[in-house]
Amino acid sequence: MSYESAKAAFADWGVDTETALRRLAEIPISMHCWQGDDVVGFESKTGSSGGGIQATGNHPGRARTPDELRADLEFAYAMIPGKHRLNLHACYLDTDQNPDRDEIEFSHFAPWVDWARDQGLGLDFNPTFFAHAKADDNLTLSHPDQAIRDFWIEHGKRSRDIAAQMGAALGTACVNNIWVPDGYKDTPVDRFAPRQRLEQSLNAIMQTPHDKAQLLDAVESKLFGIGVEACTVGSHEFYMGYAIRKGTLLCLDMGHFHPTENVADKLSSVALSVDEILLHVSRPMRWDSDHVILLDDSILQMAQELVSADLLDRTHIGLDFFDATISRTAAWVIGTRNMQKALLRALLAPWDRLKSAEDRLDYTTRLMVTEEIKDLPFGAVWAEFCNRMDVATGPVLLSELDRYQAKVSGRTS
Ligand SMILES: C[C@H](O)[C@H](O)[C@@H](O)C(=O)CO
Ligand SMILES: [Mn+2]
Repeated sequence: MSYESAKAAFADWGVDTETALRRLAEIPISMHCWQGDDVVGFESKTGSSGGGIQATGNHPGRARTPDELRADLEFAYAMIPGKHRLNLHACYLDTDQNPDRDEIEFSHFAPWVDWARDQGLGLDFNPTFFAHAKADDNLTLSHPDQAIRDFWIEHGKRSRDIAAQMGAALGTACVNNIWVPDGYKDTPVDRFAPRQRLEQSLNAIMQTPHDKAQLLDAVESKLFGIGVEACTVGSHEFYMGYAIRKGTLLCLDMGHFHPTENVADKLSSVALSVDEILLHVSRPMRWDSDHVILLDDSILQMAQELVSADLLDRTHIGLDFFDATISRTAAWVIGTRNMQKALLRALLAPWDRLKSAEDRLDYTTRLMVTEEIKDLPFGAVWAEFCNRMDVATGPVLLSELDRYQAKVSGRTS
């Protein structure tokens, strides 16, 4: 179907496709660096990954250096319509030096900032509280040993400072997201003390005020990970309370709740208590497995909530999946485009009509409309978006992805 016919079909429902396309073009997605190399990073380290975040698979082509990762990212961004962001972890530093986590500085990330400026990308950042000998107990900011806590507090402070400098250098606020793997494999007898210690460590890290135009602090909860099945110190309740009291962003990772929970349903509640939200859009398969996101109900509902509750301007959309059984560049492209497709579908819904039916308690009309509009030609509008942004679709996209994968598959670890 032509775009003009699709436009007319949506207009019949009172929906303007041009408005939707303009809005979609303004939504940046923060693409996570760690899909490109299976969360390995570029430092020499001795610790285990911790908290259940290991990637599985050995598909050829893993980026082994910052240059390879940047080349892969450039290819992926070229296959994704619009201008986006890169979410960098502290263990992805680019330097000949070998600083420990409590020694990192902005200069160790300067090549990333120069590259981001050249590419027109914003940067987001994350301190790395895992994959280090001092995290091998699965305790970092809540460790009972003050010396271990101090080490990680210093890492947190430095990461925050680096993030603020990234935001200042690029003229777009850098979201600095804190996730720690802290927890217990078996049932602890004291859950209160570690949570008090985590709170105190976070307070120490966030002591210095920063301009929100440069730095936005976020905290990320989790239900459990492999090795911390009995108790995660930074639980949802812990961080929800912390974010409300301290005025930070709350990060909702779709893999960090019980599989039967609807994370989209949380947005409107959380939005009543915190100013801004960070999303880690992911696909948990029975647990926090971080599968590449599909255009499935969970993602569609997330996008619907963002649009229907008018939360796009105060939600930072980040991705968090890593699959090493498929082409890593294709994983980025497929997942990011699926997030955009979900947003486009949400932007193309007749919200006024749906909300007015609901307010009249006319649930029959609400159901009829939600089901009828599923037949509308979304594909033609998406194709038009990609066309205007000069980005491939369909078989051409497939051959581009294959061509790039063939180019990198000779990399040996
Ligand atoms: C690598 C990320 O920081 C990590 O995936 C974190 O965001 C998380 O979700 C841990 O389960
Ligand atoms: Mn996450």
